[in-house]
Amino acid sequence: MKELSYEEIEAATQNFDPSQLIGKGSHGSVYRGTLGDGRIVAVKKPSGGVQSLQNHAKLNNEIDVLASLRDPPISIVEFVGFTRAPASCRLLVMEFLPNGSLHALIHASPTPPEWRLRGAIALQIARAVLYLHEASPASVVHRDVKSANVLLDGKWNAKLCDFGLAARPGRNDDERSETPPPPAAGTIGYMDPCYTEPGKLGPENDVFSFGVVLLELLSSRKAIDVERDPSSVVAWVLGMAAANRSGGICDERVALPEYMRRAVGRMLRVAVKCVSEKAERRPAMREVVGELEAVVEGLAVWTAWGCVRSKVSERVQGCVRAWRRCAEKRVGAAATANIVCGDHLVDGGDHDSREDDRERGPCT
Ligand SMILES: Nc1ncnc2c1ncn2[C@@H]1O[C@H](COP(=O)(O)OP(=O)(O)OP(=O)(O)O)[C@@H](O)[C@H]1O
Repeated sequence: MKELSYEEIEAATQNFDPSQLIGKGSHGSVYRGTLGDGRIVAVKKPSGGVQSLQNHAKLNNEIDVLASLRDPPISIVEFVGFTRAPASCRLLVMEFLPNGSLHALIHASPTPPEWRLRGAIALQIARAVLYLHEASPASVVHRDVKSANVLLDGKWNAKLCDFGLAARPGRNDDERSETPPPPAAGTIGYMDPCYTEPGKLGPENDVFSFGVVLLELLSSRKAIDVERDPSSVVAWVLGMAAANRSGGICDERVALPEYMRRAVGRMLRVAVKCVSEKAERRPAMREVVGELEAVVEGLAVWTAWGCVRSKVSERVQGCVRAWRRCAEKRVGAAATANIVCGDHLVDGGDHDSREDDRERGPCT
């Protein structure tokens, strides 16, 4: 575990200047900083106040869990290290993710994300959760998978963050361990309804929460929206599916071309399985990843095919236009030549010369 000097972090964050504050969560504040080597980082500091002990414990847990992960995938926020503040509390130093949260992208962005990006993000989060569930020496349950805890890097890659509630069920169930399982915790709207007591902690809790994130990605509805009836996205989607109205679930602000419907439908089926009320009906994350890989592949194949199709159609249209012009020229009307010439003058600035070449090609 890499320990950084507190002086370096103070310098990086300009002594935790308010101008460097990225945001405040319920347990702490996150500051932007620039390390001596030029790397831009995010530094999480626990809040004081009456819940100070609890906030410190949550951040310590986050540091310990992140530090324990061996070769994590890129879809888990990169752990840079930690530092020890004078009052002996530890601060987390991690990679800085400049493009905000998935929650903001889905619910607050003026341009809603297109389907291929939604599919890619879903797969990246699924891989992060799968990695945690299969982590060695003991599986990790994140316990707070939600769109606000998925942040986006400069290339819009999704990264799972906020490991403050993460726990290892195996370790705590071990009879030799004196540590009791932690009390059930999570976020309303995302929390598995079966996770009602400490002993019910397991990977299936994350599968449920991940299913809610998938439903948000598909519908752009919030997990809980008190201005709607029903307020829960899970209840709404299950109601729509039962009424045979699945077509109305997907975000209508973004065009869903015919050729993408199959892949998006597959994503919806995975989401519905993940939010099954009975935990034993939910798929394991390995199965979810397999399904989403097929979804992403399907979207990419179709996109590539769409590209080929539009290139062919562009080419055909260009040939038809050129053929028409050639025919007009052959008729020998000098006026026609002038109009063609005139077209070039009018459109001169933005005219695509490749298109000119294409259009002239067959004539020469
Ligand atoms: N690595 C990071 N890079 C950039 N911004 C980050 C990073 N980590 C957290 N943030 C942002 O800092 C703010 C506070 O994050 P934090 O994880 O403390 O709380 P939260 O997830 O908003 O809330 P809570 O802890 O209550 O769930 C949020 O706006 C979050 O998006």
